[in-house]
Amino acid sequence: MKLGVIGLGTVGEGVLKILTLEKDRLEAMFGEKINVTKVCDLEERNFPFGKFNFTNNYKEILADEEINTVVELIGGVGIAFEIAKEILGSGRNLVCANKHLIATHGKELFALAEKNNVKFFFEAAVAGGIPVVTPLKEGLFPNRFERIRGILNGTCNYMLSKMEEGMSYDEALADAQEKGYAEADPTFDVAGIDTGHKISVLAYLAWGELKEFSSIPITGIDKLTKEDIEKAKAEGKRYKLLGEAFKEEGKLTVRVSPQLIESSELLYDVGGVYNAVEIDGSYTGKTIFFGEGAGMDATASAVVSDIYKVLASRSWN
Ligand SMILES: NC(=O)C1=CN([C@@H]2O[C@H](COP(=O)(O)OP(=O)(O)OC[C@H]3O[C@@H](n4cnc5c(N)ncnc54)[C@H](OP(=O)(O)O)[C@@H]3O)[C@@H](O)[C@H]2O)C=CC1
Ligand SMILES: N[C@@H](CC=O)C(=O)O
Repeated sequence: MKLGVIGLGTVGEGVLKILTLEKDRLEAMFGEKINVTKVCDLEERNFPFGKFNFTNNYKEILADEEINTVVELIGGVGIAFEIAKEILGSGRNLVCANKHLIATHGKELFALAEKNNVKFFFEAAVAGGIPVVTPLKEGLFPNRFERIRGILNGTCNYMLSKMEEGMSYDEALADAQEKGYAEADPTFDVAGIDTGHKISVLAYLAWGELKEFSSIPITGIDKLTKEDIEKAKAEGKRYKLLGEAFKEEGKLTVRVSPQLIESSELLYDVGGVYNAVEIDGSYTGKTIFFGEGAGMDATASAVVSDIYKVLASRSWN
């Protein structure tokens, strides 16, 4: 496999790190080499674990016909959308962690991937390191889904935990940014938009319907005050930012809001950067996924798992 990686920030660096450090073990497992042919960012970056063939122009990766699989880790829906269309349209596989892109342009991109018989995988787009996209599509598919609910944003959950410990909102956000959890524009995190993207992607996977994003009611944690959090604590409760999706009488509802969680609930103990996703299936009952929802290593693990899924499916021209 000849791979191009575009975007060498938090997640991109993590992906190159895992591919380098685990190279021998992964190649032995899959019987094939992953050749990181070219990497791209706006500025060249040096990594302690290895050297890579660098370009600061993503078009060089798109134009390189040797590259059969591209990992897009820029984020957003500008250049990332152009890359996605070009890669899938030219019969190459795409791996990304870009929930914004899927929640906005998913339908077009899935159709393009199908038309060109290539793979488009995005395990890391929802809940960072937790495998939940693949289990929802593969392990749980016999179910009719009733409800999905989850803590889906590591930044907000981390901030809420730190604020409960006494940190200010601004300090908690700066801390989350420093740890690489937040989006390039952290408004996406604190205003609940990122959670909206993720629950929308999960709802699409469960019910096949991608909601018009602007129709989703979203409230973030940015309106919660120190007093709200202290009052909840005094009452033995915690605020958690939840994404919810359910279908009632044929109508899909997707929404995001901070909710007060009682100490008897499992989500009460999901603290820091951890996420949790509850999926109610008609045959399984409630299945719960829990793990690190953001950060370099956990997220890169999910991206690398997708690269190997492409490799295992041998889907490239
Ligand atoms: N961080 C996390 O924990 C998680 C992130 N994700 C998703 O992963 C993706 C990447 O996130 P993350 O690594 O955190 O983001 P970063 O902002 O850390 O990295 C993005 C990188 O892309 C670079 N970039 C911007 N424009 C271009 C361009 N035109 N060509 C090449 N490189 C460019 C940026 O450079 P510059 O900084 O100079 O603009 C930056 O180095 C996003 O879709 C995000 O939502 C998903 C799960 C978890
Ligand atoms: N900013 C996001 C990153 C992972 O998706 C988050 O904090 O959850």
